[in-house]
Amino acid sequence: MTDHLADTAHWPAPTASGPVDATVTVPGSKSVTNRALILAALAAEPGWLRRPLRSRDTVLMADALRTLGVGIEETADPAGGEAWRVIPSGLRGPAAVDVGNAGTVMRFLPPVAALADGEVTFDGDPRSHERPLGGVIAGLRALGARIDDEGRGALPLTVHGGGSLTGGPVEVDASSSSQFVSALLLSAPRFNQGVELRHTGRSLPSLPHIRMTVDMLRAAGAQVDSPEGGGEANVWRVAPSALLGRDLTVEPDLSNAAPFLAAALVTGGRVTVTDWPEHTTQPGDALREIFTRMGGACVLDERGLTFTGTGRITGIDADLHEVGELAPVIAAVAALADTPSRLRGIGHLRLHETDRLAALAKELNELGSDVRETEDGLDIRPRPMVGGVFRTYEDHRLATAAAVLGLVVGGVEVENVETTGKTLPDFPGLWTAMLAGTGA
Ligand SMILES: O=C(O)C1=C[C@@H](OP(=O)(O)O)[C@@H](O)[C@H](O)C1
Ligand SMILES: C=C(OP(=O)(O)O)C(=O)O
Repeated sequence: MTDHLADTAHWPAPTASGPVDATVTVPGSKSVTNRALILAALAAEPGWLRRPLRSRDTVLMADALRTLGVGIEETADPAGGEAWRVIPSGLRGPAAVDVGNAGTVMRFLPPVAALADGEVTFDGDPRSHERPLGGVIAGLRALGARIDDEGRGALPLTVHGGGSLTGGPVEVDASSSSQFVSALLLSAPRFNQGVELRHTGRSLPSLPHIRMTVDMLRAAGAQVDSPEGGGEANVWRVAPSALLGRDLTVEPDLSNAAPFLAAALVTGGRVTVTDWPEHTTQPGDALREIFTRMGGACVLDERGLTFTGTGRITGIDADLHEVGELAPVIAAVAALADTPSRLRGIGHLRLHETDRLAALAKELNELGSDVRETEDGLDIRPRPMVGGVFRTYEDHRLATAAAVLGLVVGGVEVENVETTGKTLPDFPGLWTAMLAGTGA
C-alpha cells in the first residue's frame, strides 16, 4: 500500500528553449473512467470501456471491483488503445479494498459494497484517513446500510453488505466534496427505493462533476431528476431501475490537459490537445475561457483544441469553486504573470490529496513568489522566481504545476514526480515529447 511512497531522485523539470509547438494526446479521464467502471459493474449486462485511463486511481477502482466479484478483462482495441470488458456478477464479500488516495474510490465504492453480500473493508494511504467521508457514511446509514467506522467518520471502515439496500430519502452535507453526492447517485438505481438526495450544506463544489454523474447515469438508462433538469434546488432523485451495459469511449482528461495548455501560455507557444470533446461535463473545458483571459487564444476544430500563447500572461481574479482541480496549474501560471491574481472559492482544496492551498503557497514562495492564503483561496503577487526543489506532498497536480514553472524558471527540481501516476501515466515522457514537438 505504501510502495509508491518510496523516495526517488528529484526530477529536473526541463526548461523550454523557446516557444513550445506540439500536438499532445492526453490519456483518458479519471472521473469518466471510474464512473464508467462503477456503472458497468452495476449493470444488468456486460459493457465496454474504450480508451480507459490506466493510472493508479483507475487500477485501484478496477481491482476493488474485481475483489467484489466483477469481471474486468483487459484487451487491445482494434481501433487503438485499450478496451476493458466489464462483466457484472453478484457482488460479494468478504473483500478488502485499497483506496490508495483516490477520492473516487473511497467515496464511490462504499455504496456498491452496501449492495454486496458480505463484509467489505476499506483502507488506504495515510492521507485517505484525513479526507472527508462522513457524508457518505451517514448517508448510507440513513439509507439502511450497516457500517463500522468506530465513530471516525472516515477511513478505515467496514461495510457489512446485506445484498441489497432500502434507499429512499436522505440528507447529505456535501460542502466538503461533491463526490458525496456522486457516490450515492451512482449506485442509487440499484437501491430498492432509489434515492432522493437533498444537499443541506451552504455550498457545493465541483458542480460539473455532479453533472457528469447525472449524464452518465442517464446514458446508462437511469431516470434522474436533477436541479438543472427543472428539479428542486439541491435535490436529486434517482428511480430504481436496471442499468444498461454500454459501449463507451472515454474522453481525454481535460484537467490533465492543463499543464500542456499552460506550456503554450507561459512560453508564448502553441499546443494542440487532440480529441478535445465538443460537448463535455469535464471541468477542464473551462480552461478555454480561463487561459484565454490570462493571455492567449484557442481554437476548437477537427484537430482538437489548439491554444496559442501571446508571450504575455495576465493575472486573473477567478472563482474556481466549480473547477478546483484546475487550481494548482492556474496558480503556477499566475505566479508567472505580469499582474497579481486572486483565486477564490477553493477552501475545500485544503482537504484534497494534500492541503493544496498551504502547499502551493509554501512551494511557490520558496521559489521567490509572493503567495498568501486567504480564507477560501490564494492571492498571488508575481515576483521573479528562482530554481530549487518543489515539494509535491504526494499530489499529482502539485507535480504538474511545478513542471509548468520549470519551463521558464531554470533549476526547478520536482520531488517525487512519480506521484503524477495517480491520474497521468508517464507524465515525464509526455512532457519531454511535448518539448520535442512530438507529443502526439
Ligand atoms: O467526482 C469526481 O470525479 C471529482 C470531483 C471533485 O472532487 P471534490 O468535489 O471533492 O473537489 C474533483 O476535485 C475530483 O478530482 C474528481
Ligand atoms: C482532488 C482530486 O482527486 P480525488 O479524486 O482523489 O478527489 C484531483 O484529482 O484533483
